[in-house]
Amino acid sequence: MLPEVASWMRRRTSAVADWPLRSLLENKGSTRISVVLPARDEQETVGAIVGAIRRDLVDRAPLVDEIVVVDSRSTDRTAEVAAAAGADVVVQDEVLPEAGRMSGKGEALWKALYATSGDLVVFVDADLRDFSSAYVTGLLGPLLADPAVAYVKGCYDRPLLTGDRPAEGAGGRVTELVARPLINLHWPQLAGVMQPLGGEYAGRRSLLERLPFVTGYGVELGLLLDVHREAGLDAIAQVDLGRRVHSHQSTEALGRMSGQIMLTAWSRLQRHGRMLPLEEPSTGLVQFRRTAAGHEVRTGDVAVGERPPMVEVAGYATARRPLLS
Ligand SMILES: O=c1ccn([C@@H]2O[C@H](COP(=O)(O)OP(=O)(O)O)[C@@H](O)[C@H]2O)c(=O)[nH]1
Ligand SMILES: O=C(O)[C@@H](COP(=O)(O)O)O[C@H]1O[C@H](CO)[C@@H](O)[C@H](O)[C@H]1O
Repeated sequence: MLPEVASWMRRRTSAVADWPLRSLLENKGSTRISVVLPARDEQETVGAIVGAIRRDLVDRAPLVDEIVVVDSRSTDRTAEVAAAAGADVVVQDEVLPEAGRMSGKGEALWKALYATSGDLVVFVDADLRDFSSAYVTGLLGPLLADPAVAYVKGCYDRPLLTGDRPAEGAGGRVTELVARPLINLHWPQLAGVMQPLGGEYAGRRSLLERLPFVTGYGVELGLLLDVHREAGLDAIAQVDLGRRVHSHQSTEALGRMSGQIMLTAWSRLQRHGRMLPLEEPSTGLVQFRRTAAGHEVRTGDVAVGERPPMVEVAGYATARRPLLS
C-alpha cells in the first residue's frame, strides 16, 4: 500500500461510534440534509428503512430534512410502502422527462439529485436488512464536522446470505473480484477505500452536482473515480458502519454488473488520458445456461450511459424540490 494511502486511512477512517447524534445536531446549523433511497421492487425492505430514518432522525431528532425514495420502474408496491413509511416518492421516469429515459441505479440517483434540495445528500440502498439509522449518522458525521471532507463511503462486513447460514465475508463479490483489483491496478491511491462499490455513501451537493453520473451499476465506481480526480483523496472519508446485509443478485446478474464496472473503468482510463486511445470496447456479453438439450446462449448488452453534471441541466438551479411532507 502506498504510504500516502496508509496515511489517508489513518486520518480519514472512523466508525459510527465516533459520530453520536448529539454532535451531529450541534454541527447541523442551517445545513439541509436529504436521504435518498433508489428502489426497484423493494417492497419487502424499503418501509423499515424509511421508517427507521423517519423515526430516529426526523420525528425524534431534527437532523434529516427530507427522505426521498426513487421508484425505479418497480413492479411491486414499493412506492406505496415507502410513502406509508413517511418518504416522499418520486417516479424515476417522471423526473426530467425532457432528458429522455435512461436506466438503472445511476439514473435513479441522478434523478434524485434533481428532485432533492439538501446541501448534503445521503444515498442508502433500499434492499438492506437489519438497517440502522446509525448508517446515516455515521455517513454524515465527517461531512458535518469537517468542511474539507466532501464525500463519505460506508464500509462494513459483508456476509453472503446463502441457505440458512450467512457466509461471513463472502459478500461484495463484484467488489472483491472486479472493482478492487481494477482500482489497485489503475488507481492505487484509492486502494484504501474498503468498500468502493458500497451503496451507502454521502456527499456535498456542491460536489455531486458537478459530476457526471454513470447509469446502471457503474454509478458507484464512476463517482468514486470522479470525486478523487475532482476533489482529491483527502476530500474522501470512510466510516465503518458495522455489518451490511442485503438481497443478493444471481452470479449471472453480477456478471452483467461486472461488465458495467469494467466499462466504467475503461471510460475513465480513456477520459483521464490514462490509456492510449483505443477503439470502443464491445458492450456485448455472452452468458450460458444449462438446458436439458445442452446450453442456452444468452447474449446481453452491458453498455452504460452517462448523465451530465446536474449544474448543466436547464432549470436545475431554480427547480422546486419536494420537501418532507
Ligand atoms: O435499476 C435499478 C437497479 C437497482 N436499483 C436499486 O439500487 C439498489 C442497489 O441495487 P441492487 O440491490 O440490485 O444491487 P446489489 O446490492 O445487489 O449490488 C437497490 O435499492 C435497488 O432497488 C434501482 O433503484 N434501480
Ligand atoms: O459490492 C458488490 O460486489 C455488489 C454485489 O454484492 P453481493 O456480492 O451481492 O454482496 O454490490 C454492490 O455493488 C453495486 C454496484 O456498484 C452497488 O450499486 C450496490 O449498492 C452494492 O450492493
